[in-house]
Amino acid sequence: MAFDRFNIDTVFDFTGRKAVGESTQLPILYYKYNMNGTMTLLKCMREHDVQNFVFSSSCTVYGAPSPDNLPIKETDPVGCCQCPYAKCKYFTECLLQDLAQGEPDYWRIIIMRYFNPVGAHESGMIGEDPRGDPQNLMPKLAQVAVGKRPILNIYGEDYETKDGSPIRDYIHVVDVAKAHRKTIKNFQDIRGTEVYNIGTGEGKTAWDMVKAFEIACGKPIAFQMCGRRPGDVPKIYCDPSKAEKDLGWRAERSHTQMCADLWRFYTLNPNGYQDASVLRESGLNIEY
Ligand SMILES: O=c1ccn([C@@H]2O[C@H](COP(=O)(O)OP(=O)(O)O[C@H]3O[C@H](CO)[C@@H](O)[C@H](O)[C@H]3O)[C@@H](O)[C@H]2O)c(=O)[nH]1
Repeated sequence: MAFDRFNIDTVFDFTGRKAVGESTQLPILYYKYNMNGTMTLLKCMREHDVQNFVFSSSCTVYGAPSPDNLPIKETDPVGCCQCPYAKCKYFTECLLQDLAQGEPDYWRIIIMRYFNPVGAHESGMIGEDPRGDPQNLMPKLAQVAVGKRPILNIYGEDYETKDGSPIRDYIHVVDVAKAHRKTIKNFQDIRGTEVYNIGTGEGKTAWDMVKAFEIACGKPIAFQMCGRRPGDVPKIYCDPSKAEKDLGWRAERSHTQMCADLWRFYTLNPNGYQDASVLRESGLNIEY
C-alpha cells in the first residue's frame, strides 16, 4: 500500500465521477464511488498518521443560489443540492467537518470548491481524455469540432440570462492546479477545516463558451437547442477573494485561453491518451 511504501504528509483527493446529469440516472454508482473511496482514504490516513488533506469539492454544494446572492461566498448556505453528484460532495464535506470537530488539533483539511474547470495545459500535452461518452460541455464541444460527434445539444434556452443559456464560472484547469500548489505552504496555519472557492469570479453563459470555442477552432459548431437538463442550476459564479487573501492565489487565464488550450490539446491528440506511451518514452517534462 502507498502509505507503507512512501513517507506521505499530504493527500490530495481528486477521485470520483463528475457528471451532474449522469448522477441523476446512476445515484448508487455515485454514492459508491464518490463517498466510499474518500472514507477509505481518510481511514488509511488516520491509521498512518497523515494529517493534511485537500478535498476536491464542487460549487454544486451551493445548490441553486438566488441571483441576488451572487457572487457566492464560502460562508453562504450549502446543502440544498440539486443532484446526487452534488449531495455526495456535500455529505463528504459534512464528514470532513465532523472529523475536524472530533479531533480539532489533529486534522488539517482544505476543501476546494471548484467551479467549472476546463481547458488543458498550454503545451497541448496534458488534457482531459474522457472515457466513453463525455457529459460536460467543453469536451463535447471539442468532439463536435474534431468531427467525433455530429452536433452539440444546448440544454436550455429560457433561463433568465442574456441569451437564455445557464451561467457558470469556468476556470482554466492550470489555474486550478496552481491553487493546489499554494495549499501546501498553508497547512501549518490550518486547524480543522478551511474552505475555498476556486473560480474566476466571472460568469459566462454556455453560449459565450460556444462562441469562444468557434473562434479558437476557426469553424462554426453545429448545435441544436434542447430542453433543460435535469439537475442543472440556472446561474452560479463565485467570490474567490478568500483564496487570494489566504493562499495568495487568483485565476489568471481567460475563457478564450481555456478554449484555445483545449483546442490545441484536441488537435495534437485526436486519439487522446491512446498514444500515452509515446509521451512517457519521450521523457517529457512539463513545467507548471
Ligand atoms: O452537452 C452539453 C453539456 C452541458 N451543457 C451546459 O453547459 C453548462 C455546463 O455543464 P457541464 O460542463 O456539464 O458542467 P456542470 O453541470 O456545471 O458541472 C460541472 O461543474 C461542476 C462544478 O465544478 C463540477 O462539480 C461538475 O463535476 C461538473 O460536471 C451547463 O449549463 C449545461 O446545461 C450543454 O448545454 N450541453
